[in-house]
Amino acid sequence: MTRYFAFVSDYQDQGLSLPVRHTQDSAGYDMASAVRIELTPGQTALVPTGLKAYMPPGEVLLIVIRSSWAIKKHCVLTNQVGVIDRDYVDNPDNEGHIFIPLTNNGQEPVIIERGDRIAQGIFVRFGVTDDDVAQATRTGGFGSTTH
Ligand SMILES: O=c1ccn([C@H]2C[C@H](O)[C@@H](COP(=O)(O)OP(=O)(O)OP(=O)(O)O)O2)c(=O)[nH]1
Ligand SMILES: [Mg+2]
Repeated sequence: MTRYFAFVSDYQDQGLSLPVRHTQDSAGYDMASAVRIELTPGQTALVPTGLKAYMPPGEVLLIVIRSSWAIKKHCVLTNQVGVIDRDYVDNPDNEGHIFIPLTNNGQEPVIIERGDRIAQGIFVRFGVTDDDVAQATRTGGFGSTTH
């Protein structure tokens, strides 16, 4: 298999479910919070999913909010769209653990229950320039590339 989700070691055997699409033509794999979190108005949290993702060369996993969470709960992805690089998986820093930065833009506290599907992941192909020479390997996420 070349494109699949798995759990990072700290979240295996915890009764969490791997992301699935909910209809035969849905683009997104719904991704759930692995823990219970309360967000006060204006608060941001890095929501752990317990997940990592494998994908073929030339693909990226884009993370976007589920529109129901944006509309009903006034929550947004702090980074608008999450970019999960293929080389993030099994990196030495955190095994490629996917986090969802979530901000409560509403006026009321929001409770995210363990298992709440707050976002969705979409595998897409991307291009690189003809003169691209990137060769470095990834060591982590969230600012890990220093040059
Ligand atoms: O919503 C997100 C966004 C990113 N990541 C992880 C996966 C991604 O491969 C890595 C780096 O993301 P990005 O390139 O957006 O962050 P950066 O600030 O450029 O960090 P780096 O220098 O590590 O690339 O962080 C997440 O887990 N969730
Ligand atoms: Mg980056």
